[in-house]
Amino acid sequence: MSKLIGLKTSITSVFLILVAIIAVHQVPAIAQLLGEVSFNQLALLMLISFLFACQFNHSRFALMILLFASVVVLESGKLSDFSLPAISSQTIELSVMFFFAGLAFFKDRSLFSVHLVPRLALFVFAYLASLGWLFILESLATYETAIPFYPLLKPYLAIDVIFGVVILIYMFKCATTTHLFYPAALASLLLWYVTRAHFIDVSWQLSLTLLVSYYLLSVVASSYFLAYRDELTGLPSRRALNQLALSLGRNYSVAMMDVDHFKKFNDTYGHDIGDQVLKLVAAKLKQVKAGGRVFRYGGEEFTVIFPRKSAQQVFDELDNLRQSIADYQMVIRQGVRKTKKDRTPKGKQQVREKTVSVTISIGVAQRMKGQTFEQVLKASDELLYKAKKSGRNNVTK
Ligand SMILES: Nc1nc2c(ncn2[C@@H]2O[C@H](COP(=O)(O)OP(=O)(O)OP(=O)(O)O)[C@@H](O)[C@H]2O)c(=O)[nH]1
Repeated sequence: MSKLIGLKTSITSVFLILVAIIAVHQVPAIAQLLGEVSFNQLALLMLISFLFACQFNHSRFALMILLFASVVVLESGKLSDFSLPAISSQTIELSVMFFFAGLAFFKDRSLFSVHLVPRLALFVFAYLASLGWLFILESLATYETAIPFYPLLKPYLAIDVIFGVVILIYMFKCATTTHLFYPAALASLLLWYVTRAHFIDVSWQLSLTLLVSYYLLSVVASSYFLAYRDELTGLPSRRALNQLALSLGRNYSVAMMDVDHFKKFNDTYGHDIGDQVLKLVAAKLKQVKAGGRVFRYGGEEFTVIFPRKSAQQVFDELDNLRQSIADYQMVIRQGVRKTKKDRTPKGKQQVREKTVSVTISIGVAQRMKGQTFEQVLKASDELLYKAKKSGRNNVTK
C-alpha cells in the first residue's frame, strides 16, 4: 500500500482553489473588483500560462490549458466561419472527462519532441471515446424495456459515472504522490462539474481565469522547488543557501558537516544504500534546534546556518545532533535480485532489511567583523577539515 504522502498538500490545494472560486462568485464585491473577463484577456492568460508550462516541461498543465482553450473556442462560436460540424455539448462534456482519464496516466515530457504525438492522440481518443459512449447509450435506450433498472440508471449513465471514476483516479493519485498537477487536475474536474451542472451560478469564463492563474502559480511554485530543493533529501539546496546568505545580518554562525568515510560506506553497501543513508541523515539534521536552518551543500556535505547565534551558543546543539546521528541505528531496505535458487512468489520482490550507522564531523565558525559570507563558510570548512584530522565524529570550533 502506497503511503498517503500527498494527502495534506492535495486537500489544501483543492480546498483553497474551490473556496477562492466560490468566494469570487458569491461575494459580489470581489467579482466586481475582478470585473468581467473578456475573451481576449482569457486567451492571453492561457497563452502565457501555456508557454510557461511548456518552457518548464510541465506538459500536463500545458495540455489542460490546451483542452480548456479548445472548449472555449468551440463554444464561443468563433469557428462558425469554417463551417465545421457542430459538436454537441454532451460530446464536449464527455470528451473532457475522457481526456482527464487518459491524462492521469501520462508523465510530464517535453511537448516539442516525439512525446507530442501520443499527447495529441489523447485529444482524438477523448473525442472518439465520447462518441463511442454516446453510441452505447443510444443502443441501450433502444432495449430500454428489456434492461432492468434502466430508467433508474439512465440519468447517471450520461456523464456522472465517468465523472465519478475519473474523480476516484485523481483522488488516489493526489493521495499517493506529491506532484502539484494532480490537485490542480482534481480541482479543475470538480469545478468543471459544478459549473457545467449549474450547481452554483458561476461564469465559466471567470472560473477558468482563476483556474489558469492557479496553474500558472503551480508551475512557478514547482519550478522554484526544482531549483531550490535537493531532490534526494528534500532539503533546500546550495542555491537556496546562497539566497539566504543575502538576508543574513552581522551576527550568525555557519556549521559545515560531512559524513565520515562515506566513500568506504558506498563501496561496502552500494550507492543506493548510500542514498538512503543521506536521506536519513538529512531527516535527523532537520530536527536541529537553536533556530538552525539546514541545507544540502552538495554530495555528503550539509550546512546549517544559525542566524543571530555565536559558535559558542550552538556548540552543544551541534554536539547533540552529532551524537544522535552516531547513535542512530538506521534501518534500510534493500531489494534482492532473484536467483534461480532463491525465487519468491511471482510479482513479489524480496526486500531485505539491514541496520547500519554512520558518524558525522562538524566544523562551526561564527562571523567575525568585516567577514563576507563566503569567508565564514570557508572558515567553517577549515574547521571541518580539522575535525576530520582529529579523528572524526566530533565538533570543532
Ligand atoms: N550514495 C551517494 N554517495 C554520494 C553522493 N554524493 C557524494 N557521494 C559519495 O561520497 C563520497 C565522498 O567521499 P570523500 O569525499 O572521499 O570522503 P569520505 O569517504 O566521506 O571520507 P572523509 O570525508 O575523509 O571522512 C564519494 O564516494 C561520493 O561518491 C550521493 O548523493 N549519494
